[in-house]
Amino acid sequence: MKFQPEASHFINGAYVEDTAGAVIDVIYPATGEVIARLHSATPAIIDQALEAARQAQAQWAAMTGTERGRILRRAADIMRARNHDLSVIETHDTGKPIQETTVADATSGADALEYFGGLAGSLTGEHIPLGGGDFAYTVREALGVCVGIGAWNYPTQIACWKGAPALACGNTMVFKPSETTPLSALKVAEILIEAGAPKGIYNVVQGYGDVGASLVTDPRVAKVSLTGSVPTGRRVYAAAAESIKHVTMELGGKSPLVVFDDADIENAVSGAILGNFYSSGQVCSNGTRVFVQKGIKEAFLSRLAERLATAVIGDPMDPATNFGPMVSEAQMNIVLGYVDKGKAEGARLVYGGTRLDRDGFYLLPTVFADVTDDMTIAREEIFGPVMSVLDFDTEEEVLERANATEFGLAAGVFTRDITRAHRMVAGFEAGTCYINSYNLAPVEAPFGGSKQSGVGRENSKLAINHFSEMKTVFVSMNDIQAPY
Ligand SMILES: NC(=O)c1ccc[n+]([C@@H]2O[C@H](COP(=O)([O-])OP(=O)(O)OC[C@H]3O[C@@H](n4cnc5c(N)ncnc54)[C@H](O)[C@@H]3O)[C@@H](O)[C@H]2O)c1
Ligand SMILES: O=CCc1c[nH]cn1
Repeated sequence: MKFQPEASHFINGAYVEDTAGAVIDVIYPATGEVIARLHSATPAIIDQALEAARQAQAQWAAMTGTERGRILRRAADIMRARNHDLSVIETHDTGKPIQETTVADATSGADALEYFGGLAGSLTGEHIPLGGGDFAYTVREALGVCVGIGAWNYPTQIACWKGAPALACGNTMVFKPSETTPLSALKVAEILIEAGAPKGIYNVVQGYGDVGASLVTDPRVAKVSLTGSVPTGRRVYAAAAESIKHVTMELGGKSPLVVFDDADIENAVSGAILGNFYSSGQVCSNGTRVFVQKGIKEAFLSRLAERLATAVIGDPMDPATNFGPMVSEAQMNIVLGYVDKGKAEGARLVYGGTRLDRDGFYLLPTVFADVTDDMTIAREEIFGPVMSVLDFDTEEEVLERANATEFGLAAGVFTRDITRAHRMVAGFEAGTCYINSYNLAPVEAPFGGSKQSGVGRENSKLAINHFSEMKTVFVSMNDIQAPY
């Protein structure tokens, strides 16, 4: 098989296999063909990975931040040099067009390695004068062994968004990719070793939810960072709480994108396309509830339909393709179920709504209009190319409706009135907001959700706080007083 890795797991600097683990078939979503066969981690493999991470941690943390950073930055350079090959793997793992994976996956992973590699040398504490010459100082310390658990939509990005800040702080990691997209994290682990990383600092084990669950409850683990759905987040958060582990939760969303009638329609349509159909709609922060002010609703819908008709849907390896298949047959069927619900509950199908008559898991980009807040397609995360367009009259009304959800990952507004734009983002109950843009996630800015969409932030200097803790040291320079 063309994409068969040397073995399923990468532990202590080398590929490791244990065929006793359940089979994981890797399926190319564009054809349905099996391109690799891996095995889920057995308890022995899980133990081996955690032990490798535990043993490597003290030595890794004892290196200077500058030394750790140099390795991460070298890994970033290797990743960039191999971008094409890594993008080909990512496209076969996920089905995302090569046009996308070339610019948004390994490149985004390399950005994280470079950014956190750059920060590693300046992760310091502070000096706190206490009067009379006494003082305290703080030391930023690693947490220990961190577990990363990934979703399938951005496998390389997730492996690096978790790994890079964890390693920069002196932690080690055991990363479990999604069982749907297990290939690229192995390449991240290989590249780190090639860049000079000590063995055992970044280990990859494959597996289904049960493997993730074993990692989360292991006493050797200090922190769990999950990217996944809200139901999985609830389970992982609760399991981690048993032993008061640190957590980062990057979970699902049902984000609002509000288009006022003074917006530049072309830009607003572009934002709605990026926020609903990039990666065939499989992006956590997607603005899938598009609230359009009544005055421009028909103009918006007709321009949107015109532009969707120009999408190039097809072979993800063709550089011209800009809309690929769904990641799996199961995900495609979930999305088709929501399309049926949308129709049954009275939404107006404006575009798409069907599977393509070809091999692979292809759906058309789909737009529903006249969607109301109570419809299932307006309430639940679909995680596919289905946009719901809802009408609104006033700013106050739309803000209240935009926030009427348990999710709080992202929110966006398109308007030429900049004071209104800032009022709207001040009112949005969401961790990541966009004004006249949508779905940017550069490494320099914090990314993450409010409410049930998550806990903590990835990227930016803030991620450092989630992978380290402060030790406070009080120093007396004087004789001390005691009551007796
Ligand atoms: N907020 C973000 O940054 C972000 C980014 C990407 C995807 N997502 C979300 O991810 C979801 C789609 O991904 P998915 O279908 O892979 O999600 P999922 O929740 O089904 O699985 C995520 C990961 O958790 C593992 N897992 C499942 N049960 C577990 C358990 N009990 N203990 C430990 N691990 C367990 C899975 O094996 C997988 O690796 C969507 O909801 C999407 O919004 C969020
Ligand atoms: O899928 C969620 C993370 C993300 C958003 N934009 C790019 N990656």
